[in-house]
Amino acid sequence: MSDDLMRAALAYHAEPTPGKISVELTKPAQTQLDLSLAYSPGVAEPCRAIAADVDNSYVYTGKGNLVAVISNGTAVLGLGNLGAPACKPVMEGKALLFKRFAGINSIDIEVSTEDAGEFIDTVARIADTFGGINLEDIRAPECFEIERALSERCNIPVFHDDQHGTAIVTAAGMINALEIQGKRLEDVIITCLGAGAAAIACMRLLVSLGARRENIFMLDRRGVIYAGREGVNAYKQEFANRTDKRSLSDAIAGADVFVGLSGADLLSAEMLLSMAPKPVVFACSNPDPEIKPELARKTRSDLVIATGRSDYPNQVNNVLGFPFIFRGALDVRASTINEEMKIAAVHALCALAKEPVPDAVLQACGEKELSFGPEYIIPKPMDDRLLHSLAPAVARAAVESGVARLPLPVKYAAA
Ligand SMILES: NC(=O)C1=CN([C@@H]2O[C@H](COP(=O)(O)OP(=O)(O)OC[C@H]3O[C@@H](n4cnc5c(N)ncnc54)[C@H](OP(=O)(O)O)[C@@H]3O)[C@@H](O)[C@H]2O)C=CC1
Ligand SMILES: CC(=O)C(=O)O
Ligand SMILES: [Mg+2]
Repeated sequence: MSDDLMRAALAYHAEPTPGKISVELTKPAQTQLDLSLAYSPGVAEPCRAIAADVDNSYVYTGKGNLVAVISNGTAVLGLGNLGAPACKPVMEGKALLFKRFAGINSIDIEVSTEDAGEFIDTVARIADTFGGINLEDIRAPECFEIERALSERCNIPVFHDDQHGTAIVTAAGMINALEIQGKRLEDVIITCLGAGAAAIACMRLLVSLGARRENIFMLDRRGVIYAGREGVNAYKQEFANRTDKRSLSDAIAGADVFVGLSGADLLSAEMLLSMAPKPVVFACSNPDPEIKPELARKTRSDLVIATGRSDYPNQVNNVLGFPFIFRGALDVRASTINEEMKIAAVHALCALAKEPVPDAVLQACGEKELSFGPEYIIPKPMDDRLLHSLAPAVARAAVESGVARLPLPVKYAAA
């Protein structure tokens, strides 16, 4: 990041009002009558109605359009364990994105504990306040147990964005990038650097879409995760491969695909050169990718490259998923976000990337032209068609898979 951008980022967060979100009123509160409705005595009536039937929370409070973004700050972007207070800007950022892109009210909650049990108890006790819970930047392997336990204890959708949001967007980008490179998911050799929340979920989803587990080589800080390696947790074990490869240099040689969900500058030009012809490189670590796109492009011209950042082409980032997925889920009051809903989001994203790009999107991105190809494999976050294609697809999948508690809204019937 340049010094100018760093200064601008601090000023953006500090001025004119510290932070990025605020609360607004949805009802008049000017007169004595307004207050007697909003507060005492009028407020007693909705309280009694909810005590009689808890579903009335959706009628008389903002619960149904309110998502909590909750973290303990143990895996803040690719910056590591910065702790709860330091992750607040990212969590406020996710809340901003919920509102900006999907009209969902969102509040960030930072929980100061690294203990999974304490975290689960804390979140479970406040869950009834919200229509959904978006878990964010919680490190593996604890994140898996946290999400499982909370999904069981809460009857609202609990979604770990770094797992599923990332996996959905990565899968959509990958399907399109491979099509452009003339390759099939079923055939490609994939090197995945990182074996945490995002990496495990991305590889699981790619496998469920057709990638072959034996073609995936996953690495953590200690190198390739191979069958028989000591000290490998159960989640990494799912991707333990029978192989003699041990280092990233070993694993990347001849690979068709690199997926980086690890840390900055870990993929060298030499490694990139050793990949198969027409490679796909997703260097998705934030804020700094596994290889800088400038270096990657200088090194070889036959690649499709994506990063997680807004300032390069092909932003493979969960911002393209979670706002719209929650919109669809909330609109049919889904009890969970299941595999059918995730796959529907993948296909909607793939399809939208092939549609002509409206002028408003070009203007927002400062581009003259964008069309499906190596520099445009996935829609831009500024594209308001994301809302109109992903949310209905997800809502419909929820209804069809039996997890919706409301029928498909009329506004989605034709979408
Ligand atoms: N573009 C996007 O939308 C998203 C990008 N990400 C990025 O993915 C990365 C991981 O996030 P997340 O999965 O949530 O975090 P986790 O803490 O759950 O996982 C981090 C993983 O990266 C591995 N890793 C870290 N440094 C290295 C290294 N030097 N060499 C090899 N492996 C390394 C860790 O290895 P070990 O297991 O040995 O500790 C671990 O497996 C971050 O950079 C984050 O910004 C995450 C979500 C969304
Ligand atoms: C984008 C995101 O969620 C991350 O890098 O953690
Ligand atoms: Mg994250």
